Amino acid sequence: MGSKIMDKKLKVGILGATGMVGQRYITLLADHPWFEVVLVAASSRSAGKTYEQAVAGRWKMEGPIPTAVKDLTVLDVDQVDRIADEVDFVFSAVSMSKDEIKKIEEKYAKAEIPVVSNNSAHRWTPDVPMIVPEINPDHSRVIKFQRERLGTKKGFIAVKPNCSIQSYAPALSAWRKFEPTQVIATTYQAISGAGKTFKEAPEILNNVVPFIGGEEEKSEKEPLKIWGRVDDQEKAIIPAVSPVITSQCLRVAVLYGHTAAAFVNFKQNPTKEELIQALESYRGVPQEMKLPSAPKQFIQYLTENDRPQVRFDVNFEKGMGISIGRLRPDKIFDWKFIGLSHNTARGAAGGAILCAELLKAQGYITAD
Ligand SMILES: N[C@@H](CC=O)C(=O)O
Repeated sequence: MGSKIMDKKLKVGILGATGMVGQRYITLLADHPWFEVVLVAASSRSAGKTYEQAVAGRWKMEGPIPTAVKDLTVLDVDQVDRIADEVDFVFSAVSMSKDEIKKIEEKYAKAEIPVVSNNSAHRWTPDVPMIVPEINPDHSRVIKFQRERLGTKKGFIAVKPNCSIQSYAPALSAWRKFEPTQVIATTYQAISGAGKTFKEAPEILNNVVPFIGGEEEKSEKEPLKIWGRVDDQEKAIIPAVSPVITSQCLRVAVLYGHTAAAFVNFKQNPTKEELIQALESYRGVPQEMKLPSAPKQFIQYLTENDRPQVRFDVNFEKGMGISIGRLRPDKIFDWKFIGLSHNTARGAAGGAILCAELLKAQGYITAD
């Protein structure tokens, strides 16, 4: 990918720009070499204000609001045609009911605007790819069937998976050749996953909440779609059937970082050295193509007994890398391990940006 074709940046809009994931998009895209945020949209409550006014008192990112975005006037996400005239594609982080999200994302796609979504609404639409660029970059092939169904030339919807799976699914992907058959994954999820800071969720201090609505189902099912295959007859992605995953998801007093404690059985029981080697050597298209947001090292293995820890490891590779540790044999399962990922970087906006970079490099997102 020569730098020449990247000279003209693609114009991007952020739908749901005022929420926590929207703010993360704005921050991560501030100096992006390929994409320029030219438009922000949110609910009718924020429409008409400048972005700075719309997030006043609720800007949750570490640094200030990027200058280029501050004075943009927030549009109503319902202004599909107007927005479609001004952008090449959109990131969607809208907060509405699932039915409303499905409809609005489809409206954008039908207005010939590619939509890269953080929402779960379309994750189980059979011809919508759910992409982790290192794991299943080829699933973008299903877009041609989706475009046929929608009657579009350029518009489509692609999604990224839920943040909860990012702490264990990458490791299981690296181990697919050893045929994992059964997995238990318990996740300890940061409050930013619920769009909150400690100030907004004081009830989490000195507490663990043993329920996150819909999370366990997503944690058990979504990896199977990612490990599935595009079927040309069905014009859809057919999910894999194994391993069977069972999960419990807990909310803990952490701001950023989802930790997973996982147990795995394999058909072919590998050695510890083979497992670690598979993790450390796991690379994908983003690394080969040097996509702008790709971590150099997708998965790191930490040997210290007390790692990975949120405090030390959550920002590994700017939050785009996965940290694994404490891999050891188990009495009931073959192996157990701990995984950690950054839930708003790799798990949300960062993962979606990497997905858009992949789709751009593959020719699915273009300027015209
Ligand atoms: N649904 C997730 C979002 C990811 O950060 C959660 O609630 O943690």
